[in-house]
Amino acid sequence: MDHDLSEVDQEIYSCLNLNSPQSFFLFAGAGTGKTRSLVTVLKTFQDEKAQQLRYTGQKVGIITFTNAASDEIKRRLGFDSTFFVSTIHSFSWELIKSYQNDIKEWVRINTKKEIEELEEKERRGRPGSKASRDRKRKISSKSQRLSNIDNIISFNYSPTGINSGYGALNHAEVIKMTSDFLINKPLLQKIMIKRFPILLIDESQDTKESLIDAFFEVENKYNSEFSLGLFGDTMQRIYMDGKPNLGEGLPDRWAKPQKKINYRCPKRVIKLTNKIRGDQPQKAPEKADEGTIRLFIIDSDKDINKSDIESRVRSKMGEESKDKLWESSNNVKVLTLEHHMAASRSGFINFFAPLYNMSSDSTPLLDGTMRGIPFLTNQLIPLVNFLRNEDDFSATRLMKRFSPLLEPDRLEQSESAIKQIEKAKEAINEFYSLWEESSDPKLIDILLTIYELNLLAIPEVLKPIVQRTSEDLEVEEEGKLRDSVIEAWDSALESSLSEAVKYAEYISDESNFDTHQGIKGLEFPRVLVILDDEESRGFLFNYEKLLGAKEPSTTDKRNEKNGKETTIDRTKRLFYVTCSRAEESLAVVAYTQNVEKVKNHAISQDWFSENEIIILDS
Ligand SMILES: Nc1ncnc2c1ncn2[C@@H]1O[C@H](COP(=O)(O)OP(=O)(O)OP(=O)(O)O)[C@@H](O)[C@H]1O
Repeated sequence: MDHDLSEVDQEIYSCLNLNSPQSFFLFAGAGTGKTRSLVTVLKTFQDEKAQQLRYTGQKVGIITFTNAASDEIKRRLGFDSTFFVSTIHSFSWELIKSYQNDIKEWVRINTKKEIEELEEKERRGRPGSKASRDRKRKISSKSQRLSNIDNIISFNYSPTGINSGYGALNHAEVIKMTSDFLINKPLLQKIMIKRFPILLIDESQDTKESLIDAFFEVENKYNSEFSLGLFGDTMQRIYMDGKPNLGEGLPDRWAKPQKKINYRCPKRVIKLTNKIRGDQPQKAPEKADEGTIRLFIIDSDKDINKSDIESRVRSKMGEESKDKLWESSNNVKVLTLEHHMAASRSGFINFFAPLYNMSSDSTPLLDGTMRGIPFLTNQLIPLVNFLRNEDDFSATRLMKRFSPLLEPDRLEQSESAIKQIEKAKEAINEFYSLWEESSDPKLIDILLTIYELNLLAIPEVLKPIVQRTSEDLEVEEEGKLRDSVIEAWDSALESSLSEAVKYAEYISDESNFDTHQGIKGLEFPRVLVILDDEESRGFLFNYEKLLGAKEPSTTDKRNEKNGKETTIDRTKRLFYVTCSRAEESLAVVAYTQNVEKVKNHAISQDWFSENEIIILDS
């Protein structure tokens, strides 16, 4: 099959020669078709060379940044098992999982080291402080893991975080272990290149530095048998653990194909993104549209209603771009800096914030695998929806699948199955009467009712809450026995069901909100980027500094002087990623304490012209 390879694709394809492989580095700006090249070249490989790999039981390894990106590539390659497409965590685990003894020793040494470091901090820290108490708890749980290590039969890892117990490895451990093993175990290096003679990494600017270094080391040693292909863009590095300046000092034997045309964005957006990045200017295809960009500036010191402002922005954008679709929120992708901001704008912050703050690893909450969440998203929310829509058939099917009242054993034991079914119906009616009292009941009231009626099985993590007696409540009021997970759920369950529904939409990508970091590789016709330092809690990014409203700090100045990365550099890259998602038109909304400075800066940087800037009053 002829896949009509472009010159660049041809250059990449010739690197994937199994008899004489060559490594390559394809780093180019947003929208230049890097991912498209990856898929096109792999499809050609599938037609022409995959058979050769199948004979030897080898595979092409393809590492993507997200599960969604993996799924998309798998789909486009027709789920062909010659291609092992996965995220870096799953790929790493695949490499090391059979080395159980080595894993055990690594965990033993690493846990000892972590305990020693914590103890050292404890010696230097202030006794009795919150940090010290947290440290002590960590030392105790790590010591427990250490003392149990010889009883662990097998270590396991789940990319969705649903494994638990002493043998469960977390994401960071798997990555760290893989880079250590790859550097120190020549046998693993050999096994990797035999299993995966070709390894391609998309978005490699954000792949953990230690792993990239390990892959480079393997490539250096085995370059006549192994092809390492890196796709990415240094300007789109948005996580702190990616390798800065990736690609500098690569050996001459690496191919370095170039891409300069941005096929995604309209001309005006390309002009803006070229100005933001300052290097490697991109061109638009001749027939590209002009497109519309606008900068809306809002004084954040005034008493403002942000959702009102943002709906005014959409309606103004509709006029300016002559595109009515801006007026309906479903047709606009709103990009906020943090999930926290998205939650507050989409109206599910009361449910989200306590669970988000509970742990430093937010992945399970964001992919819906956190304990307790699947119960809400797979059972409670669909059941209420079915009842609302009077869809008895689906409600009954869900009850049959999940309700203890309709368990087969119970139906057999009960004198009459019909009676038991009647009982379930009554329970459902009673449950649904909650909505007569309030149009949007609190989650805790819903759960208590479910528990009382035995309508659905309450998940373990929520049981301590619904099983509380009045005595337990008294103990808790005295402030004793707090547990961070229960405390977080206690607070989240005080919110209403509609908040949980909005959260469920957000994590299943049905919401029109996303974060600046979460949209790597994606594209949308109408993009609304929100720059708002007030609501962003991190110190890594600062839009006020990028937009000239705030002076760089002494640290920023020192870093700049020493050639180190500054907050402004990081924020600029994030700004570049967000703006370059727009396929038709782009609205940037800046909340600032200094409207005039932001306006002047945007003009002096040649990002926006005066007539593209709109100052919105409160
Ligand atoms: N040669 C081409 N002809 C027409 N359209 C193209 C071509 N290359 C890419 N595109 C389109 O341009 C858009 C951007 O492509 P792609 O996502 O592959 O770019 P990318 O370089 O991976 O972008 P980013 O770095 O922003 O993630 C997609 O809609 C893609 O279909």
